[in-house]
Amino acid sequence: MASVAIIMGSISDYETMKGAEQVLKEFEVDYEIDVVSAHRTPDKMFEFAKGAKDRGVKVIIAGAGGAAHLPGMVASLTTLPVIGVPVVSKLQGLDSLLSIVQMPKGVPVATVAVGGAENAALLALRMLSISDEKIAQKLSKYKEGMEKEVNAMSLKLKEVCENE
Ligand SMILES: Nc1c(C(=O)O)ncn1[C@@H]1O[C@H](COP(=O)(O)O)[C@@H](O)[C@H]1O
Repeated sequence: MASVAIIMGSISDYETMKGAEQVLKEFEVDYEIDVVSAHRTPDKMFEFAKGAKDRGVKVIIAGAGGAAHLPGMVASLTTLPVIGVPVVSKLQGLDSLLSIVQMPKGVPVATVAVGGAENAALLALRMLSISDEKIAQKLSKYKEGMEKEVNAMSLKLKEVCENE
């Protein structure tokens, strides 16, 4: 059963959205992934959003570019948390970002940075970790790994500066 659904407005978004897929694979969390467009396939979007909770989906990650209405429209059709990923567009993604982040009161979409698909997956994992200790532990390890990487950078920088 997929706990996370990753959807995107077009296959052209996959280059960005595969970042979320990779994180979920790394954490061994089941996910479903599909192209769903509010504009181009409104009936499919309706069916997807209305059926997600009953299928066992707990969090939805929705990526779209340009007039990026998909995350907000999906959020309007479900009570599941929706995380929006603004995809880079002809306007560098500013249009996507504003379309996703400026939701009216009552219909929240948690919006990550332009192209921030990895963070969308990490946020979804944090949501799941509230009731899943295994994921919580993996997130702690991930955090420790990041800290080690930054400490290594710190040592490396000292070395570089000393040798200049
Ligand atoms: N923003 C939306 C929606 C939607 O919000 O329903 N459906 C497609 N799109 C976006 O159109 C862009 C160009 O799509 P094409 O590359 O297929 O022309 C994509 O970034 C997609 O997310």
